[in-house]
Amino acid sequence: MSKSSKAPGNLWLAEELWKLDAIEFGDFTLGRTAVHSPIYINLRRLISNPKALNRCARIIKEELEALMSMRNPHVHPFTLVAGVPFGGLHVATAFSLLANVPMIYIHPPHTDKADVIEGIYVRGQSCLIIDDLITGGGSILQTAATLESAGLVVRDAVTLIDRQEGGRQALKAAGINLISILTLEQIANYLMSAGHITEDQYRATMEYLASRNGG
Ligand SMILES: O=P(O)(O)OC[C@H]1O[C@H](OP(=O)(O)OP(=O)(O)O)[C@H](O)[C@@H]1O
Ligand SMILES: O=C(O)c1cc(=O)[nH]c(=O)[nH]1
Repeated sequence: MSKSSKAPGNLWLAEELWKLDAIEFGDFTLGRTAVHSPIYINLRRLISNPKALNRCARIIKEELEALMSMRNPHVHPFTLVAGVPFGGLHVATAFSLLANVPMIYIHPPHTDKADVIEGIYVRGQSCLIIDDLITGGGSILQTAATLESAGLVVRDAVTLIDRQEGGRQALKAAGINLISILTLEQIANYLMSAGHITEDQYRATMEYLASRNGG
């Protein structure tokens, strides 16, 4: 697919990440969950294209508005967003600016200010968590636990990508609904159909996903 061609709907994000060299193939052991993953996605590279980051914020806003306008709304009202450092901070900041919703964040674990919450909030406020990507869900669950112990209410979380490695189920078990813009499977299917990756890379990704049993 040429650099100027258009990918439909949210698959635009897959094409943009490809153009940003944010999708790598190899043998990656990542964070807390993914072991020997053939694919790695570095969403932090979105900061190099402000228009793309802004479009991500727009997609999230539209997705939330659509879910909220349903007869049985699939998203709870919120008056605060929390970005998960570091990858989720940029996405949450972009969304906060676009939607005019105040933001907070928690200093990451193992730092001088671990668990300190930056920004203004009051107990009882509802807070939407935003991260760039979910694998096993540990980062969002830890964020939710800290926010809840500060008196905030967390019902929903948004990620741009769900790697389908059990994160959605882990959040559900904790009473948190996950909204994701793209899954790893959708990305792999798009990259294959666009001719960006080889059949071997595609097959390795699909076999990895099947072995993770998370979907
Ligand atoms: O669902 P999980 O298993 O928790 O994995 C997903 C988390 O991993 C990545 O962050 P990372 O820990 O690499 O930190 P960073 O954003 O600061 O690079 C990503 O940004 C998520 O926060
Ligand atoms: O599991 C992770 O930590 C992880 C996976 C991935 O594809 N990209 C990333 O930034 N983190």
